Amino acid sequence: MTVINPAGAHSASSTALHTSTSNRRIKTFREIPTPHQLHTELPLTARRALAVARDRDEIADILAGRDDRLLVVVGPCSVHDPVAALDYARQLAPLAAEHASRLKIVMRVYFEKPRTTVGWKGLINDPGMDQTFDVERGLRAARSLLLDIIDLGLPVGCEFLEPTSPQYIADTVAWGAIGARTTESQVHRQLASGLSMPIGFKNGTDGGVQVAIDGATAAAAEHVFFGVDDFGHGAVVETLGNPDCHVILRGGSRGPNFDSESVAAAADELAKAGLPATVMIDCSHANSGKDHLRQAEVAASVSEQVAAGAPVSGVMLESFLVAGAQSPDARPLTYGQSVTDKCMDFATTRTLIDRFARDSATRIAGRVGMRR
Ligand SMILES: O=C[C@H](O)[C@H](O)COP(=O)(O)O
Ligand SMILES: C=C(OP(=O)(O)O)C(=O)O
Repeated sequence: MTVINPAGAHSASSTALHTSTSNRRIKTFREIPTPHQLHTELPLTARRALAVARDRDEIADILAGRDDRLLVVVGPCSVHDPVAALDYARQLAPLAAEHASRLKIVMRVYFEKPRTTVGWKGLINDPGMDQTFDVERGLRAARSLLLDIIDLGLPVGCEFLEPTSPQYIADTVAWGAIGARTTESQVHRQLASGLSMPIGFKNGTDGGVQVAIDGATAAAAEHVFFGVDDFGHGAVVETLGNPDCHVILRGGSRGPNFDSESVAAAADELAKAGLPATVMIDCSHANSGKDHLRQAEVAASVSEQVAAGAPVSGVMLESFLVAGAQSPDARPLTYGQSVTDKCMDFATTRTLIDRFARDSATRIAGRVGMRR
């Protein structure tokens, strides 16, 4: 691995003499492969690209109301063990196929974790969860896993947190999120304006929904900003704008916002902003107080709203093989259990997905009846 010290000279170690006024607080720059190199090593292939393109179109149709199915983004809070994540995907894939006429199931495959203060920032940043920060290994592990999951027939959904990391993986992603801590960030809105898939903006951590509506509005516009191209060169990026952005209600410090009044209020505001008047509801995070048992109750209540015809185009569930969460420092780690927020186990998830499928079928039948 090449380490470049902040004074600009290549060195085998990170001990650098600070001889200038710049980079005084940078320990090292470590070179990593370019996006193009990683794409060449782990290609998407034409067959997978067709699947990603089809999935993105279907998701965009659901969000715009052209497809009556319910979008379900479900999976672990974070991926720390690609083997367990693939194991999870193998269990989810048959459910996705079984319910395909009523639900569009996307696996949540989150590699980048925004932290309230500090903490493990995800598989790409520190794949060993041991503060060795082998980002090159993390990027490779992330891309390999995404390709393996696509090969099971499942679309993947990621949060985009770093402005340059999407260049490495975004070609594989069918749906993306901008998180509550970054939804107001111009950098992330610009990023979303150039991403090729539908993007959900979470409401802010204080529960404010307008920042997410503003995020979706800003991302729909064209932007010009600083970035990095596929060959790792600094570049000015000019985007077309992303018309497939939407809002995710995740609750906030003032309480949950999955109830029908909050949903109706958000839909009204979206309509005023000229956006499709539907929301995705994140049943976890501040909607459940990060309690996986409460999350199942929230999901059941949201499913009832779906049956009643509420303007809910999608739901998000945090789910893994084993219920609850463990510390990322735990050794040995429990296989298939979250190292970030608490998740529901797979049996509970299956029950809820079956329920969402029933309630989505009820809503579809109602809409078909109304169109007659
Ligand atoms: O989804 C995960 C967490 O809610 C988010 O990354 C913030 O986590 P933290 O408050 O534990 O840092
Ligand atoms: C960090 C997440 O959510 P939020 O941005 O809503 O806190 C997440 O979905 O993993």
